[in-house]
Order: sequence, then C-alpha cells, then structure tokens
Amino acid sequence: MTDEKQPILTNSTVPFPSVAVAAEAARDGAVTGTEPDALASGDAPARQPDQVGGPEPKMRATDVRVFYGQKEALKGVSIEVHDDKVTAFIGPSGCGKSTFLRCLNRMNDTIAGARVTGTILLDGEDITAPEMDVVQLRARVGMVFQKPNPFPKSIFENVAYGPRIHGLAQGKDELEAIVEKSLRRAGLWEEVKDRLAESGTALSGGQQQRLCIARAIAVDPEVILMDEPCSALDPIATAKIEELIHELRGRYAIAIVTHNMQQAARVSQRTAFFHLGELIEYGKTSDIFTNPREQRTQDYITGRYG
Ligand SMILES: Nc1ncnc2c1ncn2[C@@H]1O[C@H](COP(=O)(O)OP(=O)(O)OP(=O)(O)O)[C@@H](O)[C@H]1O
Repeated sequence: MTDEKQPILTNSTVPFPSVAVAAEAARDGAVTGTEPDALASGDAPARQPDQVGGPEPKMRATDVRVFYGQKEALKGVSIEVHDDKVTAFIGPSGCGKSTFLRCLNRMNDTIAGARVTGTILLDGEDITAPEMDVVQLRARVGMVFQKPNPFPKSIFENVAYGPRIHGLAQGKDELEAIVEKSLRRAGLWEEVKDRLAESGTALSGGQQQRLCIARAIAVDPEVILMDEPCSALDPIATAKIEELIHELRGRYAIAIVTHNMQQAARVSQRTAFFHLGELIEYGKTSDIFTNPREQRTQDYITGRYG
C-alpha cells in the first residue's frame, strides 16, 4: 500500500477516463459528465462519526448527504472505513448503500443530477473538494461492480489498461510483472496464465469478477469498494470471492455492499446498517449481528423486513 500523495491535476486536464468510470461505461454503454462543482459543503451541522475504536481511519465520512434532483437519498451519513478491516454496508433495497459507496470515490459525479454534500476524508484529504483529481482518486479508491464488467479486450489488456494510463510501468517487462502480480493477488493467475491473449469476456462469471478485482488491484489502490460483487455469481464463485476478500484484507481497506447478511457476517469486521437513507447503526460486525443497539437493526437482521 502506498501513502504517497498523487499529484493534483484538475479533472479536465486528464485525457482518459479512470478505470472505474471506464468499467462503468463498459457496463452501461455511456458515461455522463462529471460535476465536481456540485460538491458544495452541506448546511447541516456535522455530527461526529460513530466511534468504534481503533486507529485513525483510512476514510472518514461526515454528514454526507446525496440528492438526486430534489430527492434526498442519503441523510447525513457519518462513518469510517479502516485500513485493516472489511466494512459491510447492509440494509433493505433502496436504503442508499450503493449511493453511499459511490460517494467514496466520487462515482456519483457520473450521475446527472446527483449532488453530494458533507466531507469525506481519505488520509485526511477531503476528496469532495472541487480541485480533487477524480481520476487519481479512483485509482486510489478502486471499485468492483455488481455485474462483472471486463472490457471487451484481452485478459492481459484488462489488467494492463490502468497501469498504462496511470504511467505505473516503465516498459513491457514491468507492465507484465504488474499484470501477473495483480492476477495472482486476485487468485486468477493459475487459471489464465496460458490464455492472457483471450478475451476477458470469455471467462466464467466468477473469473470475470476476479479479473475485475485484478484490474482494480493493478493501479495499486489503497481502498477497494465492492458493490454486491457476488450477486451475479453461483455459490462456488461466491465462495472464491469471499476467500479473496479475506486474503486482500490487510493489504487494502475494503468496503462492500451486500444484500446477503450471512456474507456480511462472514467477510466483514465492521457493519453499517442503512434504512431509508439513514445510517441506523455502525459497529463491530459481531455486535451488529448478535447485540444490535437499535430495534430497526434487530428487525432487519431477524428478517422482519427487507
Ligand atoms: N441515478 C439515480 N437517480 C435517481 N434516484 C436514484 C438513482 N440511484 C439511486 N436512486 C435512488 O436513491 C435511493 C437509494 O438507492 P441506492 O441504489 O443507493 O440503494 P441501495 O440500498 O443500494 O439499493 P439496492 O440494494 O436495491 O441496490 C433509492 O430511492 C433510489 O431509487
């Protein structure tokens, strides 16, 4: 993991999309314009994030609100993401989990009409600042989406794309080394090392998702965001991704949105429960699942709604 600060460039000076945006575009077919100026600070007084102990967090969100047009989809969320932990975001459909996850690398900038207020610190630096270079940010805070979305390119190119656009490799050998290291870390190298020239889209769904994780890893991120990364996968592929999350913990801070409470309990050390745009409870996963403080959390984890 690197603590080096990336040079600050304005978004408009960067000629290429970040891996995350390109990946989203590969899935959706289009990317809307960015709106960094929409990230004004909120007018509500900041409340302190829930503290559950531990060292200074990798990311600290304070009083984050997201508006889609007039609709307030997130209502003052304050939360931390720690370096050595997996943080799970759970809650019923439409409660704002994905919206919040997207705040952490400014993917909401790509949604026309979305407006975010509040502060989100990454190693103490406010990523909502208009001068933040979102391309560099999305390299530092990578994203893996619900549906595996490899580029329609070779397996090698899927992983090499990010390092190449970010200038992380001096030459061919170094690029190949990064690709191999990333595929190894994503637990995919042994399965693909003899077919790197084949299309990434020819892999199985689970392999494609691990390829997408390798693609995120290849640009040396500090945080990896995962938005329901297993929801399109079968149980065996799901188990592999969960195992991988376990192995990646410690090297990267990880935040994962999941509908599956068993999965949250298996993979995370911190859990945040959202309901109707509010963060209801955030704490140690063991406490949330065995001894929640809030009745709404209790109702959700016992299956009374959602
Ligand atoms: N692009 C958008 N434009 C307008 N409203 C949106 C958009 N994306 C999400 N919303 C709304 O914001 C609210 C939160 O949605 P979000 O997708 O973040 O919830 P979620 O908890 O991740 O849901 P799910 O588990 O179903 O994916 C919902 O009411 C949703 O309809």
